[in-house]
Amino acid sequence: MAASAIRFEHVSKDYAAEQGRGAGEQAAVHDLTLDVHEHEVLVLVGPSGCGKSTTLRMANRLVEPTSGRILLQGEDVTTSDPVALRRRIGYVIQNVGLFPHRTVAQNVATVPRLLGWDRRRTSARVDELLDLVGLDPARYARRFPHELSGGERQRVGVARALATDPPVLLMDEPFGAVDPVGRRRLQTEFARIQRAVGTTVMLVTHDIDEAVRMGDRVAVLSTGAHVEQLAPPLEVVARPASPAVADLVGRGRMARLLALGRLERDDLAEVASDDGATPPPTSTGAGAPDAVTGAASSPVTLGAGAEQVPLGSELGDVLASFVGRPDGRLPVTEHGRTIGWVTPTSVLDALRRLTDVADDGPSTVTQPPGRAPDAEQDPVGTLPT
Ligand SMILES: Nc1ncnc2c1ncn2[C@@H]1O[C@H](COP(=O)(O)OP(=O)(O)OP(=O)(O)O)[C@@H](O)[C@H]1O
Repeated sequence: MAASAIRFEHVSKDYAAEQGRGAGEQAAVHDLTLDVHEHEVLVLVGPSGCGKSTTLRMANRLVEPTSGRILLQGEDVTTSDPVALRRRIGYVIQNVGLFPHRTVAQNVATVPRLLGWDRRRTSARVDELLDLVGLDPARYARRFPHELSGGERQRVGVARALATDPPVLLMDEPFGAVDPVGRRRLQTEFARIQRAVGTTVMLVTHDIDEAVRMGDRVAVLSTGAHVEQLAPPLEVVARPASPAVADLVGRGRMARLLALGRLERDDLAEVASDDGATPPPTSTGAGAPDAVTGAASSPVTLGAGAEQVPLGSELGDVLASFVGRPDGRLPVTEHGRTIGWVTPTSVLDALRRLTDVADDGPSTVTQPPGRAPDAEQDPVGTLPT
């Protein structure tokens, strides 16, 4: 069983009761038990007010639980010094909360400075982190936050949160303030960084697409931070565990399945013989000599007009390969060898496989491969205790 980086044990947060408004009001978080595994990206997703941010903020004691225990790498956070705790946990929020009168380099260096790192070590770390988040130190280190785009500010926020290599990173709607295109790029970038660094990430979003794109696992929450489903993204989209999850996944579910689902061996329309038979000619003449040069054309992989499809491809890409040749079939390759053929119907069969809930056993949905301050609230522990 995977080790826990953060563990919530029967955690509740009842603002109303604490404020003496008491009876009848639903607690923001009610009896939540949840594990965030080491090195995973766990995404909390759910409707507004369901308790996502409260849950996240209890992990670094920006909010104190009413009851229950929260363990950070086995240690009870409620007995830890909050300032020391926040220096061990990175925190990234929407609009980042960079210090406006400090340069990018000074912002990133906030926690190393507090920890008394010497100038040379700090400066080397700042350059390393700016490189990591795709900002050239020579161009960006001396700029002030108002001289950056929203996406660039968000990258600096991520760099600052990672400065001392914290074991855990909390992210609350981290890309919420960025336009959709920039947001998509940041998500991809961040996934790359998280894979490289291996930090455990707990990320809050209300955007199901962001959740399924970013998460190794997704926790769908409803009122009171009730866990409706906790599963890998494909499982959540393919097999919603409750009407609330189905509602959230709802519209656009097929598109998400096409993006998350992968072509598997079972989906092949025909399997090649053991000796790795050569593929039959396809409608576009794969591998045929070029009429002008006489050279064999190199096979195109994926996309409209593709001539072969690697096993494990996104179903959406496989489908796109058939655009313009609905009756065609394409060779499927594994390690460069043809192992069989697919047709458009194979993609439909794959979608049925993914959404088939008939079997009683645990789901066998295969996941895609490989896939990670607010100055006012002092999340990096800047203020004296
Ligand atoms: N400081 C507070 N005092 C009293 N009630 C609060 C406080 N903070 C949050 N709440 C209430 O707790 C509930 C959960 O809020 P929370 O911010 O955790 O939800 P959320 O799922 O993150 O919402 P959103 O997606 O809108 O940010 C809400 O009903 C909210 O009104």
